[in-house]
Amino acid sequence: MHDLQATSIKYQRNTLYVLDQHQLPHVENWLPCESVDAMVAMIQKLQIRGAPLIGIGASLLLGHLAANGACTTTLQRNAEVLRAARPTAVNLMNNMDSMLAVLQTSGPSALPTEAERLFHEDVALCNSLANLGAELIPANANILTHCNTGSLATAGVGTAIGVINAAHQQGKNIHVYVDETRPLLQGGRLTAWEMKQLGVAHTLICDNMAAILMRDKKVDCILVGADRIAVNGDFANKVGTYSLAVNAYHHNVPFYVVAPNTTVDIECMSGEKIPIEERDAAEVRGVSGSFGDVCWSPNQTPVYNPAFDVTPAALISGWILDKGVFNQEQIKKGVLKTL
Ligand SMILES: CSC[C@@H](O)[C@@H](O)C(=O)COP(=O)(O)O
Repeated sequence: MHDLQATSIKYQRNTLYVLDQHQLPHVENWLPCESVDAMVAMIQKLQIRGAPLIGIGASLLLGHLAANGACTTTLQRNAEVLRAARPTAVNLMNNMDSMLAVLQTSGPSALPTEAERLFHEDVALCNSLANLGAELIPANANILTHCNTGSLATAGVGTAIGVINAAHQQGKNIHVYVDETRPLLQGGRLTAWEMKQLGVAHTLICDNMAAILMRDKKVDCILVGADRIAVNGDFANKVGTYSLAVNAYHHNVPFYVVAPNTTVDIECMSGEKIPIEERDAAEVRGVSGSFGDVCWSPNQTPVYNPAFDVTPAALISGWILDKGVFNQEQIKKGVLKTL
């Protein structure tokens, strides 16, 4: 397979490496990934994360295993195991289905090329949606975002952060409110790090501060990513997104979801059909990362920890995809089925 380099995944001299996002931003540690078990563990621990990137990571690993002699039966089994590593982000399933289809028609030798194609496709899709989305961002805008949707979550410039970066590059003098994104702090750790790298003016807030910023007219629009978009426009994203959408609707703040077409699930008719991952109680009882493990709750405190929530289409101002920006009318007419 050819060498590849993105912000948080790379392929060099026949080895796949993942930038350990669990340790960011204080430690930048590249982990080699040689096996399906290792990739599944990294996906589940969120060392590699973000809907597009987990699909790309799983595809590159399959391509690598095929390039190193794995047979069709093993690769089929591997793809099924990787496909089930996390349940909500449909990019993982879509990418594994592409790899399996190529395996079926052309055999193992075609998988490295397909994995590379998916990597380059994600870069191109991010560029396209970033440019389309930036047209919607007014000069001097205050943008609020949730979770992390940048180059750490994709092979390219990102989705919501891709739009933010494009608007910044166009000299629009934007400022970003970064939701810290409890419980795993993808905003406080990863988006804050990316904003700094990109040179975008930003302010970190706790998630529960977003409503007062909207009330005080300090937010011009909200941009978030997605892990799965249903055909009717409902979408799943990092838990807390729904709460932002309700607040945005109440305060009349434009609320956009930004994603590549690989995040659309054409088999899924509406949001209630999207499977939502529930995660370990320890993530809510405390926090862990490069700074160590902290538990501030009593040890056995009962916890509810859904990793994602579903935002209904009715609360969304626009769907920014690589093929265009769509409104409520177009979504109701079923445009997502035709992408
Ligand atoms: C371009 S990334 C879009 C989504 O995957 C992102 O917003 C998100 O919810 C990521 O969740 P995570 O649990 O960190 O993988």
